[in-house]
Amino acid sequence: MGLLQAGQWVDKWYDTNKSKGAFVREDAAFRRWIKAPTADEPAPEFKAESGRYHLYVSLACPWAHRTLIFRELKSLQAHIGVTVVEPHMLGNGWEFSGPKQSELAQHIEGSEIDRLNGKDYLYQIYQLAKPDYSGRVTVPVLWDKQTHTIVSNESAEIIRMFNSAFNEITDNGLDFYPTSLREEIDEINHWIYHKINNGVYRAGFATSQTAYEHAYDELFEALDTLETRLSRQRYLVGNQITEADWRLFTTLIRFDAVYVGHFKTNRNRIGDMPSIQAYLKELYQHPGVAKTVNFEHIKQHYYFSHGQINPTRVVPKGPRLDLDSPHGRDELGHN
Ligand SMILES: N[C@@H](CCC(=O)N[C@@H](CS)C(=O)NCC(=O)O)C(=O)O
Repeated sequence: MGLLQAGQWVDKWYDTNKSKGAFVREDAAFRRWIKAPTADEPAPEFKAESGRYHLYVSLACPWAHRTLIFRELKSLQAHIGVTVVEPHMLGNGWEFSGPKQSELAQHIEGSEIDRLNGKDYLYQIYQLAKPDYSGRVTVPVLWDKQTHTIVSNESAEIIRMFNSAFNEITDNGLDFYPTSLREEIDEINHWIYHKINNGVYRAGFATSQTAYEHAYDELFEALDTLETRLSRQRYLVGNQITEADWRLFTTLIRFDAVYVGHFKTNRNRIGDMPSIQAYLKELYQHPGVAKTVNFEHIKQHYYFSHGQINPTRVVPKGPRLDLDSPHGRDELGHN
């Protein structure tokens, strides 16, 4: 684990000293947008085109997972390529498969070599895009093959691009961020991001008891609120699946397998919260979604990579999860 400082790789863990043991996530650095050409802007810098863009992802990472789900839901598989990094993130950060893997790192099935740029480590992709880049080297990365740069490394914005920019190309007009619901979606996203998506990390990466307990309390208070809400309504916003549901899903699906143990978010499992569990199963069973979930990558990444939290790097065999049985949410209605 490390970061780039003025283009040089430095192997360093998160610094929580300045924040009294609390984990503070850095903002993503590449924030450009792919757009469909319009009458007003017929030639956008990053124009939506088939085959031009490529995703670098980890199957372990909840943020990268969002982009893979949107690639499926929006029929982008034939238009946007994907390279999957190895789940073990060690001294060189995220790395591709191949002979240059770091000491200790094992090849886990489903990871790939970098056929597109021929690199060994993800930080080298950042160096290609910006030779003097300073900051963390994170997944997902949306790469432009035409201008050889990173368009975006912010999952929240990549899924918005996928939601609408390629509609003409794919003929898939499904809208997970409809204009009429935007305000409500933004509001719930903001709350879920802080308390739940990033909340599990704030608990898991805390280096003081106070910071951990604060994150833990906020997380379970939020989950209790959601349990009540989802006992009455099928989805987070309105009566249809929106972006907000998919953003929550990628945290919930990792919860019982990893966060309960590794991040110590162990008041209870999601499996003990009947409405959230049924909601999670429904989203998991949504066409195209289950194949984006890889528990081997998820468990290998967290338990093996974070030596500060799990120094033995022993990866648990369990748990057994029940995600395929009927979800029973149909009586809550559909749009
Ligand atoms: N804001 C980013 C966050 C991405 C992120 O933090 N990804 C993690 C993996 S789950 C990562 O690559 N961490 C490496 C690091 O922080 O050095 C997004 O949502 O795209």
